[in-house]
Amino acid sequence: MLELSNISMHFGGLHVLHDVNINVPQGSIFGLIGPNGAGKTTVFNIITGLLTPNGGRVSFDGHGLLGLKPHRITRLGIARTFQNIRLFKEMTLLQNVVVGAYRHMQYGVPSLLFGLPAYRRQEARARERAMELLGWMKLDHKAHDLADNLSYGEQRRLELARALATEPKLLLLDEPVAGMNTGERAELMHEIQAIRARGYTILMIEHDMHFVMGLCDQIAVLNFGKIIAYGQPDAIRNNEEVIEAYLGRDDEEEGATPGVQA
Ligand SMILES: Nc1ncnc2c1ncn2[C@@H]1O[C@H](COP(=O)(O)OP(=O)(O)OP(=O)(O)O)[C@@H](O)[C@H]1O
Repeated sequence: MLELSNISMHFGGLHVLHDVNINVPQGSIFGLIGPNGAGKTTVFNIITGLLTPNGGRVSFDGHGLLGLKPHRITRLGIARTFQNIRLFKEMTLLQNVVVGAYRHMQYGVPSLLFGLPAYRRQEARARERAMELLGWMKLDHKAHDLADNLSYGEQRRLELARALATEPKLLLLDEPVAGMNTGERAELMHEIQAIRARGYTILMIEHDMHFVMGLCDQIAVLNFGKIIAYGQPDAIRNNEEVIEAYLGRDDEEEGATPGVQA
């Protein structure tokens, strides 16, 4: 469904991605992991059109993405959440999600200004869909609360509902459990499995190994801009190069733990 081929990227003299190849199959949950500064966010920024790589190709559902503006890429069916939560805190949960649905509403300025039936019908549909998505995220009972009043875990779930409102096929999640407590993490794992079961494809960046290993079908490990391992969680967990990248080169030290903890 999403294919990155030979992506390379540099910022001035800093070469941050070298020949990166990733293939995310439809219906899968794919994890992109690696130490801080490895280049993971840069990969997301390339997929979503915020950055243009210096070499390589990105294709999604048969469309080449390079050179397309971010809103065109959203329209093709790719949605994203961010490492730092970006919600409209002074708006209700429902309003936050309806904002995500606007790209599907096709009405002209006159209908907007004069409140014509076509506009009212589309808005009613968007609100209905938003309520459904809040239900998926177990937030429908708070639809009319302000986003500012939510707990951290709930804010992350609201972001997901808002991303889903753009009706994507592929969801990019940037550190979805960052800052969550154990209970919130377990709950989110469950929600993400439910989202996949509804037919969505998911690509996530995440540092929490328990979460990644428990959820992903396949994982790619980036280190200094290169893919050093690629495969199923078990193979990644026991990969020497991955263990070294995460634990440093002092694995002969007393007390060093073999394997990536999950
Ligand atoms: N716009 C930019 N200009 C210059 N350097 C950049 C830019 N964006 C990222 N970098 C550099 O590229 C490298 C990769 O950054 P990136 O944010 O992709 O890493 P990451 O794997 O997402 O890290 P983290 O886990 O800390 O978010 C880093 O060295 C970073 O400083």
